[in-house]
Amino acid sequence: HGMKNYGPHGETDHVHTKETPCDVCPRYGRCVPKVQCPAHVRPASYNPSCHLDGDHIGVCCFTGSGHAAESERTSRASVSINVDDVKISHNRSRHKLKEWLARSEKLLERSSDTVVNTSAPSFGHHLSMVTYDKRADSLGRGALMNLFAAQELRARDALSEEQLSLGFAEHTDGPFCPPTPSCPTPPSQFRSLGGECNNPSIPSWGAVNTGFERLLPPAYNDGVWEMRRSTIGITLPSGRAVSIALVLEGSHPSPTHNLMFMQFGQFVAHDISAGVVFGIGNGSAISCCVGDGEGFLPLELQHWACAPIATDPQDPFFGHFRHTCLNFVRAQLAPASDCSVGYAKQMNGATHYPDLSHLYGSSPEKFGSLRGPGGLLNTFNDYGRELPPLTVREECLTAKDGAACFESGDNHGNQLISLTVLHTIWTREHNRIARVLTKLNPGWNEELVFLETRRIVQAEYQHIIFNEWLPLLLGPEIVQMFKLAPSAGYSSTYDPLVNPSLTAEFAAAAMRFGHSIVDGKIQIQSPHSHDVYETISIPEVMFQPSRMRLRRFLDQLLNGLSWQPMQNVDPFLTEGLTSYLFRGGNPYGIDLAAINIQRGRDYGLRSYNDYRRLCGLPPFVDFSQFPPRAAQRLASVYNSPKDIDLWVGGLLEEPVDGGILGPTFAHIIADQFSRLKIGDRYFYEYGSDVNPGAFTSSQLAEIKKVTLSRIICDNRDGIELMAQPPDALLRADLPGNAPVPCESTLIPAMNLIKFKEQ
Ligand code: HEM
Ligand SMILES: [Ca+2]
Repeated sequence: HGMKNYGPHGETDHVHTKETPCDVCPRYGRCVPKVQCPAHVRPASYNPSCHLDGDHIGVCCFTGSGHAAESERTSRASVSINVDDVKISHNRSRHKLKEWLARSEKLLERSSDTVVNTSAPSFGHHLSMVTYDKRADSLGRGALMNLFAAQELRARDALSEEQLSLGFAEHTDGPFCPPTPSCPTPPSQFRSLGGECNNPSIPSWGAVNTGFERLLPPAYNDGVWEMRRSTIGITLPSGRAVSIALVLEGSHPSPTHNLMFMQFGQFVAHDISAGVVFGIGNGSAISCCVGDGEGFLPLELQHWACAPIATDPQDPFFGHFRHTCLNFVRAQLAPASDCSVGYAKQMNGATHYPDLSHLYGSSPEKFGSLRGPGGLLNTFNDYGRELPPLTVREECLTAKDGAACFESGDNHGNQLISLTVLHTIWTREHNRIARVLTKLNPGWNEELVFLETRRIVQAEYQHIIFNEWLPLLLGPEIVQMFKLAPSAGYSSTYDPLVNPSLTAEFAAAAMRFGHSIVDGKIQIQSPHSHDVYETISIPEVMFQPSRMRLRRFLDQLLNGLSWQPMQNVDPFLTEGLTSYLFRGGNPYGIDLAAINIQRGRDYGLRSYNDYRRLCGLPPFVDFSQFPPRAAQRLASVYNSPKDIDLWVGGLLEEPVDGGILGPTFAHIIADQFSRLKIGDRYFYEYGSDVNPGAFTSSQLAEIKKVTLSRIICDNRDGIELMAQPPDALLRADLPGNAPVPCESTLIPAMNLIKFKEQ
C-alpha cells in the first residue's frame, strides 16, 4: 500500500558519529544508549560518544541513571527558597484545594448534566481508568495541593522555569507528604502487594499510586500542569482533527506476528501502567460534554479536570450524530515521595513492576477479595470450568440478562474478551501450581503456598516478557543494546540507583503503539479446518465478556489468537477503536486515537522531535522531509513539524531491523524494560546477592523452560485446543510454527519437583 514509505528519512544518522567513539568513558562516565542520558540533548552538555556492546554507539553519561529531572536534582547544588514564600504557598494551596473540592461537589447537584450516563461510550472509558483504591484519592488530593504550591511559587517568581522543569525545587516541601512505606528487616522474600520496599533506599520506587517519571522535562504550557500548546503559543489542532487526518482506517495484517502478540501486549500494559482519571462524588464519571457530545458543557458546569476534545460539525463520523464534543477527563496526579513541589506527575494506579498486579491486586482490600482458601485464587466454577470470579459491580456495558463480567486485580479485565481470556489462563496457572506445591510440600500452610506460587508465576511471566515478547517487538539489535535478553544463569545487571518507574512517554505514547496492532474483528476458528465459526466485531466484546461462559469459547478463542495475524504497527487503526470504541448499545463509540493524542498533552509530553533528538535521531525541520502523503496530511493539521505529537510521529516511522516499531518508540520501550529489569531487586533472574527472594539455580533453570505456549497448554479447557504452535506469539501458519500436541517436547515444561522443600 502507498503509505508504506510513510517513514522519515535518515533515521540512522547519529548526532555524534563524526568523532571516533571512546572505548572507555572519561571521568567515570558510563556508556549508555542515548535515550538513557537525557543530558546529552541540552546545549553545552559534554557527552562524547562511546562503544556499547556489539557495534552500537552510545554516549558517555555523567549524570547517573536517573530520569531527566531526578538526575539533575542530585547532581547540582540545591536552591533554597525563602521560608515565608513557602509558608504563604502552603496556606494558599490548602485553601485552593478546599475551593476545588467544593466546586466539584457542587457539580453533583446537576448530576444529570455533569455525570456520564452508564450506558454511554464514555462510561467504558471511565471503567478503563477508574480506581477503587481510597488511598489513591487522598494521595491525589495531596498531589493537587503540592501542585498549587508550585503554581503559587512560580507565579511569585520564587521558582524559575528552569528550577521547576529540572526538579531543582529541593528543600521546598509541599504542604502534603505521602506516608513513607515501612519495610520489614530483613527484607521479605516475596514482593509486596503494592510494589513498595523493592529498592532498599527508596522504598516507594515503583509502588502503586506513585507518579510516572519522565525521560525529558514536561512541556506544560505554564510549566506546572497546563496542557501543551503549539510552539507559537496557540492551541494545538484538536486530537480528533489529528486523528481524522493521520490515523486512517485499513487492514494491514502482519506477515509474522499473531493476535496473541497483541493480546499479551495489552496484558503486560495493564500490569505496569494504569493512568487514573479524576472522578466526581463517589468515583462517578465526569462528563464535560452536553449529553453524549452534542456540545461542550458551559464552563460553569465543567469540572476542573475537564479537557474535552473539539470535533468539527462536518466530522466524517461524529458529524452524523451532530456531535461536536468528545469527553475527556484529565488524569489524577501523584505527590512526589520526598514531598517536594514541582511540575505535575500523573499517577500510576498499577505497581510499575511486571508482577501480575492486575491478577493479584495491589491493595490489601482487593487482594483479600481475590484470595481463596488453600493458597488459591478465587474462581467461579462454571460447570467444571474455572473462570475468574463474577464481579458484583455493574461493569458489563450492555447489561443484557445473563451478562457476566469478571473480577480482576485491576478491575479492567473485562475491557476486551481476549484480555479476559488471559486473566483466566493466568488465574488457572496460579491455581495449578498452588495445587502441585501443596502436594509436594504437605507441611506448608496456605499463606506459604500462596506466596511461593505467586513468586513462581511472576517469574514465569517475566521470563515470557523478556524471552519471547520483547525480542519480537524490538528486534535483536535493540535487545542487545539494552541488555534485555535473559542470561544463561543468574543475571548481574541490578543497579540500585536506577528508578524502575514507568515514564510518562512510555505510558502515554510509546506503549500505545499497541492500539495500531489491534484487529477490529476476532475470528473464532475451528482447529481442524480453519473454518471461521464466527467473526466478532471487537466493540461487541468490550466490557461484555459473557461468551466466556460458553463451554468451547476459551479454547476456540485461543486457537483464533494463534492463527489470526495481528495488524502492523503503522498509522492505521481499526474503526473498532477510532469510531466505535465502547459503543455498547449505541450507534457510535469514542475515538481512542483522539484520546491518545489528548492524553499525551494532558501528561505534558513534549513534541515528537524532542524525543527523536533524545534517541539520537535528527529532528524534522520541514514537513517536506516526510514522504509526500504524510507530509501533506501532517501539514493539513499541524502548524510546524515542531508540534507533532509523540504518539503520531512514532507511528509514522518505519520499523527497526528485526522489530516491528520505529526507532523512537523502540528506544523508549527498550529503556523502560531495561529499567524494569535493572531497577527491580526481585527480578526473577537475580541471585541471592541481590534478590531476597532468589531462586536456586536449578529452580531458575526450570523457570526458563517455560514458554507462553506451555502456559496456554496447561490451562486450556482441552475441548477444542489440542495442539498449539510452539511460539505462541507467531502465526500458526508460519513455517516451523505449525501447532504440535500440547504434550510435545517442542513445548517444554518446568518440573516443579525443584520446589519441594528439602
Ligand atoms: C482492543 C484492545 C484495546 C482497547 C479497547 C484499549 C483501550 C484503551 C483505553 C480506553 C485506554 C485509556 C486511554 C486514555 O484515556 O488515556 C488505553 C490505554 C493504554 N493502552 Fe490500550 N487498548 C487496547 C489494546 C492495547 C494494546 C494491545 C496495548 C499494548 C500492546 C495497549 C496499551 C495501552 C497503554 C500502554 C495505555 C496507557 C495505560 C495507562 O497508563 O493509562 N492497549 N487503552
Ligand atoms: Ca504491576
